This record gives sequence, C-alpha cells and structure tokens, in this order.
Amino acid sequence: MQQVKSGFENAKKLFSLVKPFFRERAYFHLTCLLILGTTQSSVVVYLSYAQRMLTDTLQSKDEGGAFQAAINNFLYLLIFAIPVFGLNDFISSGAYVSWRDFVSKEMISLYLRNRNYYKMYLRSQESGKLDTDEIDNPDQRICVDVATFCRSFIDLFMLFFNSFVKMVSFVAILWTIEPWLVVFLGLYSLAGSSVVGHIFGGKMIPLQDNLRRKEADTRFSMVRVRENAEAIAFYSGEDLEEKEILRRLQQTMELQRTKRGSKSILNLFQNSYSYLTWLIPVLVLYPRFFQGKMEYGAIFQAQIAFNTILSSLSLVISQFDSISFLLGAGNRIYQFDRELQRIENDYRFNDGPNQDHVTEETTQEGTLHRRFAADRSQKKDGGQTQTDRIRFVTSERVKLIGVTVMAPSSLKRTIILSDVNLELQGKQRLLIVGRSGIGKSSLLRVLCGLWNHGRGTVERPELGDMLFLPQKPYMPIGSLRQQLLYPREDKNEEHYDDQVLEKVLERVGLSQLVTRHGLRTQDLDFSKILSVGEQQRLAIGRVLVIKPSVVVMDEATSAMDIANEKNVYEIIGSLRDGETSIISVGHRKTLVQFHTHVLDLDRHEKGGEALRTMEDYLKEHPMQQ
Ligand SMILES: Nc1ncnc2c1ncn2[C@@H]1O[C@H](COP(=O)(O)OP(=O)(O)OP(=O)(O)O)[C@@H](O)[C@H]1O
Repeated sequence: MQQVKSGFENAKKLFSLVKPFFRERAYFHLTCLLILGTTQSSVVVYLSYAQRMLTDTLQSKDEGGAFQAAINNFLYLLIFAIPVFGLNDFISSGAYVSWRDFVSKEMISLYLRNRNYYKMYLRSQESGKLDTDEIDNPDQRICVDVATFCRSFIDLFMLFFNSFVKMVSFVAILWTIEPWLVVFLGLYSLAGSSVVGHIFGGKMIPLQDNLRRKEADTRFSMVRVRENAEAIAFYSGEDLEEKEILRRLQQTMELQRTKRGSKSILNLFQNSYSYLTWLIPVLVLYPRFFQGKMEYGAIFQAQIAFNTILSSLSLVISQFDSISFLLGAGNRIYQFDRELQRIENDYRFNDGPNQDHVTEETTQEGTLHRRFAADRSQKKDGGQTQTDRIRFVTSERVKLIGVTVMAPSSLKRTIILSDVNLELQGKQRLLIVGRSGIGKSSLLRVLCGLWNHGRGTVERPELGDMLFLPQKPYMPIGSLRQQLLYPREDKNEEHYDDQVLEKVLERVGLSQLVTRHGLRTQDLDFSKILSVGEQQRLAIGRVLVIKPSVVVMDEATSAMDIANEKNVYEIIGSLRDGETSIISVGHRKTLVQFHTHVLDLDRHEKGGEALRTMEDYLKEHPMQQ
C-alpha cells in the first residue's frame, strides 16, 4: 500500500513538472515523438514478419522460388528502417533542447524575481548552514538537475511509448499463435514489477537524490577554493581545504558504493527475471512443430513476440535504475520549485518592498504612497500575536518612525534594534555610529528593503532613486562600461556615451583603467583585477552615473586613502546641486567632517537621544575630531 502511495506521489510530482510545458510549445514536439515512435515500432513488427518469411523459405529450401522475394522484402524494409531509426536522436534532442530551455528560463526567472534568491539565502542563514536542509545547491538544481530530468524523461518516454506500440502489435501476433503465452507474460511481469518496486523502490530513489546532493556539495567546495584562491593562499590553507574536499568526496563515494551494492542485486534480479523465461515459447510450441502442425517461422516469430512483450511489460524492472535517476532529479527540481513558489506566495501576502504587488494610496498631502500588503498583516509568531512587518512608504525624504528591527530568521526573531526614530532633510548627511554588532548594517538593510521583519514605518524614496554601496562592492563579470552602469543595463548608448563614462572614471581617479582594459572589453572579472580601494572608487562612479537622491554607504570608503575618501564625499555632495542625502556607516574618524548629523546607536541603547547634530556629538566625543 505504501509503495502504491509513493508511486502515486511520484507520478503527481512528475505531472506537475511536465504540465507547464504543455501550456507552452510541447504539442509540436510531442506529435513528432509519437509519429516517430509509432513508425519505428511498426518497422520492428514488419521486420519480424520479414524474418519469419525468410526463415520459412530457408527451411523449405526455396521451394516455390520465394527466397529471392524474401531477401528483397527484407532489404526494402532495411532501406526504410535505417533513416527512421537515425531520426531518433534528431527529434528527441529537439524536444529536449526546447523543454530544457523552457524549464531553465522559468526557474531562473522565478529564482531572481522579487529577490527570491536573497530570501532563500536568508533561510540558509537561519540554519547556519551553507544551504537549507531541503534546498541545497540551487545552481545545480537549475543547471544540472533540469538537464538530467528533461533528457531522462524524454528518453524514457520514447522507450515506454515505443514498447507499448510494439507490445500491442506483438500481443496480437502471439495471441494468434498461443494465447496462454500472453496471459502468462501479463501475470509474470505484474509479479516482477511488484517485487522490484517493493524491494528497491524505497531505497534507490532517495539514494539517487542524496547522491546528487553530495556530488553538488563536492563541486561547490571546489568552486569556493577557486573563488577564494588568494585568501586561501595567504593563509596557506591548502591542506585544510584538501581535507574538506576529500571529506565531501568520501561521502559521495560511500553513497556510490551503497548504490553499487543495491544495483548489483537489482541486476541479478533483472537477469534472472528475463533469462528464466527464454525457453518457454519453444517448450510450449515444440509438440505442434514436431507434429507438423506449425512452421518453424511461426515458432521463430513467437519467440520474437514473446521476448518483445516481456521486455515491454518489464520495462519498469529493466529501467529501474534510469527511473530512479529521473525521479531523483525530478524530486530535487520539484522541491526547489515548491520552495520558490512558497517564497513567492509569502512575498505576495506578507513581504512588500517591491512595486508589483503593492497597493497604492494617496496621502492627504497628495503624495503617492505605496502600502504593502504586509503592513496590514497580523501574524502569530512564537506564540505571540504581533505586527511583525515594517511598513514602507514612498516619500521624498528618509524618515524612520518607531522602527524596531528583527533578524530575518523565522526560527528565532531576535530584536536587533528597537524604536529608532530619525528624520533626514535634503542636504543633511547622516553618520551612523555604534559598537561592532550593534545593528548599523541591519538598519541599512531595512532602509533598502532587504529586511522587513519588525515594527514601525520607514519612509524613503523609491528604491530606484537610492543607491546602496557596501564595503565590498559587487563587480559583475563584464566590461568597464558595465561596471559603471550596474545595476542598469548597458543599452542606452546616447545617455551614457563613452566620453561621459570616461569623465566619470577621471573624477574618481580611475582614468588609467580605460587605457589598461578599454571601456568595452567584455568578460573581465574586475573583482580579481582591481584593488579593494579601486573597486570602491569604481562603485562611487556608479553614483555619478545614476545620480540617486539618497546614497547609503556601509563602510564604502574603508579601503581608500584619506585624499580619495575626501574626493568621494565632495563628488557625492555636489550631485543634484548638493541635494543628495548621504547616510554612512563607518568607524573611521575621518568620516566625521563629511556629515552634519550622527545617529549614535550606543547612546540609543542606553536610552538617550540617538539623533544629534555633529556639533553636539563632537562636544561629547572631542577625540573624534
Ligand atoms: N541574518 C541574520 N540573522 C540573525 N542575526 C543576524 C543576521 N545578520 C546579522 N545578525 C546579527 O545582528 C547583529 C547586528 O549585525 P550588524 O551587521 O547590523 O552589525 P554592525 O553594527 O553593522 O556591526 P559591524 O560594525 O561589525 O559591521 C549582530 O549581532 C549579527 O550577528
């Protein structure tokens, strides 16, 4: 019963993965595959008749001169059969490429949409592991598992369909020769499939799933070495890295050994199952042949029909390894897809900071406000009922009203900061200070909409009008132009022509990069080419290109020398006639001179007024001058 239930579950999962493609463009490929399958199976059936005819004329020593005709017949069939079988790969690969393309694009789009990738990453932080227990290695799921799934599904589909068509034809042939053989085959395959499903089903499918996960973990540990080559080399951490990679490889190999054991037993069963029946047609039919009531060709054809029906009916047994391989990959895609859908739904009904699913309303002052569904959500959390989402409102200035920041972990909602109030007018520049770990970066994450757990209201301009600069800037693989334009696409040629961008580079002291790398040389990895200070200046170049109304900097000048840092603040200060607001987080004393206000989180923690003018702050902290 358990087996039937899990078989039904697996079929349901497969159906849910295949269904979306049918809403798209699968019908053409399916029609081609079905026509091809039917043609191929018919050719096999005709070949069996041609073989029977040939055998009969051989046995009769060409009595009646039919031998030549049988040879010709066979040859004509072969001429037709060769291209038909040759088309197999062409047509099935067409279906595979189209399907894989569709599924991969859907998954990539869902993964990157509405910051789902970031939410999945936050979930992985909750467990403190690299990946969540359920959703490990999203990259492998999208790139490798989807490919495996589509290829194996199409191959198995073709195999099952061709076998079915052949089986129907050969059942008709064998029925005319000996009906009991057909009945025997039906019962025999039913018994065999139940035995295989019962003994191997529960083991092989989870084993395949686990194996794929371990393979991906091993590969990922190699990728980490490549990505962190220099840091590892500085530490001389090779030995430790090797041990870690070998530990993961060892786990993979152990699973391979377990699989080998189960597979050998499966193979033994498969071989015994098919060889045990070999003699049955001959044993059943030889009395009639000896009595002269049957031609040798009929026995020959009965043998072919018997074996074909047997192999068709026992496909589940003979292909069990491929089926578990398919279900293993399918299961991983299904889990991933379900998790993404869950995150997407959660986003729709609870999260907010994105324009797609928000409600819009106009305030009394006529300002366009966007209120997110989350604002109204009341949720039970840890046994307490509370409003656990921060409210985001679009406004011209930055204002925090009673903002309490909670860690995004859903397991344990730790309060990082409570009841922070702040209002920033244009031209004001805010420095956020406080001891390490107090919550400075967390506050910026809230401001930029990455985190939304907590209470209170955040008013700020549209996200597209704000630019966040982290300590370690992100450098996408691409040209120098693309670095400057990021996160905008490199297509608006007139607006961002090369001369404008060269001027930007000149202002941040990086004009030598144009000579060194060119503006349009593709596929450069600037995170490896540039020093961290240069990367930080390049990121400031993005501020000059985008000209946001608010610039948020999280120790974004920490790797620069004092002259460059000064230059950067002067550049940002001159944007939009000095109306660009600056919010910085940093520990360096030099930052004080570039800001007009301070949000002192240490003072806030002790219950004092957190927001002060720089003048007041310096009276209390003269050493900072
Ligand atoms: N995803 C997370 N889940 C749970 N806690 C987190 C998460 N990210 C950060 N924290 C915790 O929140 C607290 C504040 O972190 P945050 O990075 O905001 O500190 P910070 O003031 O910017 O520190 P620093 O000056 O060292 O950069 C820390 O105790 C940190 O461990």
